[in-house]
Amino acid sequence: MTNSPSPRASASSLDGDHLPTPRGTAVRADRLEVGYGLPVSPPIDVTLDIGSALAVVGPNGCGKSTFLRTVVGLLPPVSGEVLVLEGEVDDRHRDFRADVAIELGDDAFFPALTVREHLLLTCYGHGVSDPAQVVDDELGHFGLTERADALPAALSSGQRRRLLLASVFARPRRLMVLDEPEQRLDTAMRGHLTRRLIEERDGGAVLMATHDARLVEEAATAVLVMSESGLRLVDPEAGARIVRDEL
Ligand SMILES: Nc1ncnc2c1ncn2[C@@H]1O[C@H](COP(=O)(O)OP(=O)(O)OP(=O)(O)O)[C@@H](O)[C@H]1O
Repeated sequence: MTNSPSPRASASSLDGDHLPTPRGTAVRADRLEVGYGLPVSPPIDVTLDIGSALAVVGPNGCGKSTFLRTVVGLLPPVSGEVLVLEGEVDDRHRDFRADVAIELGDDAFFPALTVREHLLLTCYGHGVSDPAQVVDDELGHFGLTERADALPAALSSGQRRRLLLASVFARPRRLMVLDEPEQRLDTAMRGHLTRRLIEERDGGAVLMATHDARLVEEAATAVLVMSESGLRLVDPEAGARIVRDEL
C-alpha cells in the first residue's frame, strides 16, 4: 500500500468544486494487482466515491472483468488492497451482499420461474417493502411487461439481458458493479440504461466495464483506461474518444 492518495474517480475531482460533496467511498484500490496467480494488468490505484460512476475501458483481455471480479470478491487480489464501501470485500457477509448489486454477464436463471417470479424472488431476498410495485416498475422500465409470464428459455437474448439488469435495479444497493451492461441491448434500451445509471449516482455509485462510448460519455463521471503499458484516469469525454478511436 502506498501513502499517497489514489486517483479519485469522483465527479468533483474531474469537474471542479461545484458538484455535491461525495458521501463516502464506494471502492478504493491501492496498488491492487488482479489476476489468476499472476497479475493480468499493472497495479490499480483508484478511488470511486458515492455519487460517481467509474467506467473501465480497454482492449479485450486487458483485465477489466478481472478487476470487477476482484472488487466483488469472486477473485482474491494478487497483491495490494481493495476496500468496498470502506470495508473488507467479503461476499459471504450479508451486509456486503445487501449493499453491492452485481451483474457480470453470467446468464443464470431458474428454468421454471417466469420473468416476474425472478424479479419477485430478488425483491423478497433483499427485503424490498413493496415487491409487486417494484417489479411492475422494473418490468416497465426494461420493456418486459408483455413477457412477464414467460420462462427464461422463451426470451430473446436481449430480453434475458434486460431481466438480469432489471434484477439489479429492483433491489436496494449502494454500489452497482456491471460488466459490459450494454451487451445485447438495442439502441433504445442502451439509452434508457444510460439514464438509469445517471440517476443511480444520486446516492449510489457505479463501477462498470464497457466498450460503449456513449455510455462512457453520458453515464460515467470518470474513466479508467487499462492497457498493458499502464493505467490512466481521464474524464468521460476523453474516455469516450479513446473508446471510439483507439480501442
Ligand atoms: N479464469 C481465468 N484463468 C486464467 N486466465 C484468465 C481467466 N479469465 C480470464 N483470463 C485472462 O485474463 C486476462 C484478462 O481477462 P479479462 O476477462 O479480465 O479481460 P477484459 O478486459 O474483461 O476483456 P474483454 O474486453 O474481452 O471482456 C486475459 O488474458 C484472459 O485470457
